[in-house]
Amino acid sequence: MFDTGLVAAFSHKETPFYYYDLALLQRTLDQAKQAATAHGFHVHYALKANFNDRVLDLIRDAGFGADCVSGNEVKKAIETGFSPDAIVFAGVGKSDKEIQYALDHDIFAFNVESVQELKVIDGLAAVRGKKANVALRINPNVDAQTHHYITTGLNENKFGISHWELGDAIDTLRACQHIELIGIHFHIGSQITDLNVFKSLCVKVNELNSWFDERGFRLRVLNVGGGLGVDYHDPDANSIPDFRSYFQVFADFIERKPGQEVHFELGRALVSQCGSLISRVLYVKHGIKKNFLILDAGMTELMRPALYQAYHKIERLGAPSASEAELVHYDVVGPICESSDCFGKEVLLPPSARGDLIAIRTAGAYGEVMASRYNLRDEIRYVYGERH
Ligand SMILES: Cc1ncc(COP(=O)(O)O)c(C=O)c1O
Ligand SMILES: N[C@@H](CCCC[NH3+])C(=O)O
Repeated sequence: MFDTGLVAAFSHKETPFYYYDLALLQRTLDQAKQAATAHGFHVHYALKANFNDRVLDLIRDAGFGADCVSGNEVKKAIETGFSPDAIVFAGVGKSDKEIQYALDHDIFAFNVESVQELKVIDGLAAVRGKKANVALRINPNVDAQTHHYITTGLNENKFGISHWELGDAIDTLRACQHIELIGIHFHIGSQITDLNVFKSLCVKVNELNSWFDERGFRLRVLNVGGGLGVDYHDPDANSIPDFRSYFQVFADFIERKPGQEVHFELGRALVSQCGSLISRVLYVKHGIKKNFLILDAGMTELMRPALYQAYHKIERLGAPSASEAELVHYDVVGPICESSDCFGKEVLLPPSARGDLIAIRTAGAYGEVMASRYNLRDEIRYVYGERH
């Protein structure tokens, strides 16, 4: 990914910064779009993964809709030029102000996460003389087999409506004049790498689709959320996820009734591999039985390792190729006053020195968007590799 020209260009830049390879992003979007369109599927991009302006411009131009989790994300999607009728709004705690904003801009649908929220949307729509489209986010109790913190579809999770509340939900839907049920929505977790998990989800979707049908609700939309994982260990070999196999699972296992649409909300799979965090070695420290590479980037720029003990591949850029015997183990850490500010322990790298450039790969999703100013850090910068 980083040819010598690019590394030479980086060497003049102030670090740390996010580097986005827009050509790779474009190829990823093209493949995803093609694979989804082959089955007539609709994809809403989950803005929470990355709402960098240039990234969003490409995603909008590629014809994706937007999946938002806050009023500000809805606003960002609208300001970026996503069509309101391709914007969905999920979130377990939507405030009245956020709902009002979305109603005023006639978004496609609210993915509603509780019976109480249905009533609030109905009331706010009534004041405006509008009818809001809603999809019920249902917690299907399917184990995503991913990190505990990014599992969202188990009974113990706060997300969605549980099956024992569905009777109450349909009574509420029947009583409310200003909401219209258009579909059901699911999102069971993120960084899912075993496609069998999605087969289990399809079984639940089919059961619930029939359940609603039997009660006189003909659903237009089956929204299965996002969650497709990426390869953090080998980002060059697998720079584009296998979208064809992913969508094929849903094509094979979802039992669509006539006229029904299948919607997706991909985030990570679309933007992870195009982004890297580029940093410099500030200091090399030799501790007891340990070497530390202290970088000028930390958990404030990329929080995933500190938060989830997530693995990200770490590379030294521009290093002459070293034999295995020459490689050195380093704990690669940041400058923040937290011991969890560590990008990787015992990472094997060529011998490194102050000023060397380090790339932390697969950082395009949930990287820049989760950056913080803790320790009053500078705002994060970025550099774009242009489309070819
Ligand atoms: C409701 C919803 N949809 C979509 C996504 C995007 O997930 P991912 O980035 O794993 O595709 C998320 C985040 O996990 C989410 O909460
Ligand atoms: N922020 C998480 C994903 C959360 C997805 C949002 N529901 C990550 O970095 O993996």
